Amino acid sequence: MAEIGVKMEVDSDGVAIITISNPPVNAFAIPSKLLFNRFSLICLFSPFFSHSNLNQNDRFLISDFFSRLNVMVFLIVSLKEKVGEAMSRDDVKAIVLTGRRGKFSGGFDINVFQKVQQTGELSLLPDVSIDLVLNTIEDAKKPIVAAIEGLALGAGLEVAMGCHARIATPKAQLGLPELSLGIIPGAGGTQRLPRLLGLPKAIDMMLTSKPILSEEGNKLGLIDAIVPSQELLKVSRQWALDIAEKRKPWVRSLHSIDKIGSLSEAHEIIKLARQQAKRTSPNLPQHQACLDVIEEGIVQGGYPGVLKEGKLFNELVVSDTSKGLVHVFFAQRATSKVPNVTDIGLKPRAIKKVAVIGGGLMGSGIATSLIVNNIYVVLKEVNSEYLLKGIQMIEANVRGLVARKKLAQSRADKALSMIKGVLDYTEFKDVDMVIEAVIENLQLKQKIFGEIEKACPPHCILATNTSTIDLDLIGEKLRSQDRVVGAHFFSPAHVMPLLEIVRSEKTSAQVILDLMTVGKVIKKVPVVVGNCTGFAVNRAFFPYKQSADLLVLLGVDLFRIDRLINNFGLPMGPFQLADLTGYGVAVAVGKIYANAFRDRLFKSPITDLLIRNGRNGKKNGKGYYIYEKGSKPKPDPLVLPIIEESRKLANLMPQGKPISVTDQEIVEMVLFPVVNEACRVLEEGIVVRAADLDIASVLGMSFPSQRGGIIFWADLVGSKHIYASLKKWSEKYGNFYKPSRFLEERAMNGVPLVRNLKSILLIYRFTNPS
Ligand SMILES: C[C@H](O)CC(=O)SCCNC(=O)CCNC(=O)[C@H](O)C(C)(C)COP(=O)(O)OP(=O)(O)OC[C@H]1O[C@@H](n2cnc3c(N)ncnc32)[C@H](O)[C@@H]1OP(=O)(O)O
Repeated sequence: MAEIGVKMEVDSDGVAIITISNPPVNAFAIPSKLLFNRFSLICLFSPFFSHSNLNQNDRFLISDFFSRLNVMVFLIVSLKEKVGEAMSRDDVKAIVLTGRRGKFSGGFDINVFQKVQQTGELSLLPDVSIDLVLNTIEDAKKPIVAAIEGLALGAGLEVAMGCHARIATPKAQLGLPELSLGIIPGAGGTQRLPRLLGLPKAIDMMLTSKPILSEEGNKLGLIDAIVPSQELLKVSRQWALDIAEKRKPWVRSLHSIDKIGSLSEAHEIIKLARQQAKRTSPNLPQHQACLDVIEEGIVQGGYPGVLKEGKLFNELVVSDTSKGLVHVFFAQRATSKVPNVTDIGLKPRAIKKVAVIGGGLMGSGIATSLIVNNIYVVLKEVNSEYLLKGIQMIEANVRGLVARKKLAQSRADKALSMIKGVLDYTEFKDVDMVIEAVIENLQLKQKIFGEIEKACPPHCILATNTSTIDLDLIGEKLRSQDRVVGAHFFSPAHVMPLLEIVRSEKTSAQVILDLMTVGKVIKKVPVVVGNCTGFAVNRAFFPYKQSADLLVLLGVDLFRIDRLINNFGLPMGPFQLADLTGYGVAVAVGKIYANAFRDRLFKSPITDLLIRNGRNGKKNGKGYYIYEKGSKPKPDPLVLPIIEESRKLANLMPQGKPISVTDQEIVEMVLFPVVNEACRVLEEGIVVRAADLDIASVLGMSFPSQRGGIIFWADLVGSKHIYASLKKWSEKYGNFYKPSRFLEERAMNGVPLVRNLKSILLIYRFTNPS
């Protein structure tokens, strides 16, 4: 069978097996209408432009688009045609619908949403809900059974729920993750899932976007039977015949009501879910929309529910929230494609044993990540007291994972047996990688690297967890600089998902690939970045606290700043974050930034004054906030006199009076300097693509994913506005705000920050031939 398409085979028992194939996840794609949109035309004609005008990324995008074009032409139309053919053939009594290569379907093709968002053309969205799931499948005159292997997600599960029964293999994933893309299920899922599972579980699955396994689905009524993979088709075809011959019920789930309960119960469940969603997802419109649609279906009936679902789906798919989340979906996956590393035929080597140097907060977090993912760890400290503390921290981390149900007790026990504490380098003789995680001191790191180069085998990767120091300096005195790499974890390292892999010009591709592989094994998202002070994330965010300090010194209330940044979507504002990280760290890295970025540094007296007043943030319970066990941090009024003293020292308030700024200006004055520095990161090629910085900002700084990451958000705001604002502030408040050359150039040319100028010119030339 062709790799992409829908195939039908009819056997002598009268069952037609219809198989969807669209690797890698059998996503449902759309019909040929897409051929005629403007974007496609540009791509169609682009080969006529000289290829030398295109960079590697442009060429990849165009060839990728052409390869996807086939898929778009075939899949949904083809599926409808095959079901239609089966209905009209006299030799077909019943149908089994399945997916190829061990997967039912990963849902609707998310690329299509991106096209809709880029072009604004809602007409690109096919009518999967009524035309395919309702009319073609659920209302079919012959029974259709879904044979589910591997996964049925999004439209995959929705199509399966339109079928008259569902048979699955063990451990198949079943879910409606649409809310994580800023939309709601759009092919009847909001109506059929509550009718098959009951309201509480269905709401929980949709609002959390978390899949369940087929075993649970079977217990709850979503799945009719679980069978081994090799029996899936046999059992499914018999089930389909049994329905056709009335030995088993013919269930049209949109019409079922027995699991819904009374109207008043349903209202109560939905009311509670609304309140919870308001608390947990205040900035996400899709949560309330999903509950509205579910309620409509319960009050008015399944069909009106499906209609409302379609209407709200179309509104949400073009919302900024969905644009941001869809961007994050693809950007996250793109990070695993690194030119000249992942595309040159290298194979990752096995990393079985890792040495971690330093058992402090970072080292113990890194060690925890490794052992809970089956990698042996040797933890080295300078004396037994520190070593014991490190091991105890690791034990506490593991206990915490068990308490939060992230790790089974049996796996926790095994993990703890995989760590060995040491005080010298003897055990380093057979390690595959070392991760140094000592304090940010160049001389110390250089000394350690000199020692480990001698103690470790020649294949061993020499990684540092520095967050700021130039890699070339750390490895300066080594013979094998190709093995030196940055493995920058974010605190707490066993929780935060980002791993910045820092490469110097000398780091070998093999070493980068190996570390990327380790990153995936320990369930991090590895993002490969270039070498500079602060690398990608800390570098881009180095002005973040400075701009907040500057605003405070201009007279703005610090707690107002934190509140607004929190409302914007970050989990906490810059001052609460400073409390959490500790002021000592801020002072140490502040010096490093001061050396590297002298021209654009804002030196605030606030942190030094706080330290002089015996404050060190959450660590000693005295920061901008009061920390009491069991309650949320509360603003500490005692910090205000220190702020007043800082204001006097800085003497920045015009005529000694606080400046007057709107809420929006405050958010912009804190975040535009970050965008400005991020532009320099792009210009210097520290990241392979702008989207990598987006993912790094989302996973490393908890920048709100619904805003798509720092660059994606900046492009939504517009480079012109950001440039004009920074320019205005730089004239008033100094060089800290001075727009970077990259930002200025983009703003002047009206070009988004994300785009490569050459590809923009290409599209511009085609769409404006004159
Ligand atoms: C109308 C409907 O209600 C709307 C919808 O159906 S919206 C879609 C709902 N479905 C989803 O959200 C599922 C999204 N996919 C996933 O969660 C995961 O990809 C998965 C669990 C299916 C597989 O995970 P995993 O094996 O780790 O592979 P992963 O790297 O994520 O994906 C493999 C490739 O498939 C692509 N892919 C996965 N699901 C896709 C989808 N629904 N559409 C388009 N591409 C998809 C990924 O982009 C990736 O492409 P790449 O190799 O070019 O980077």
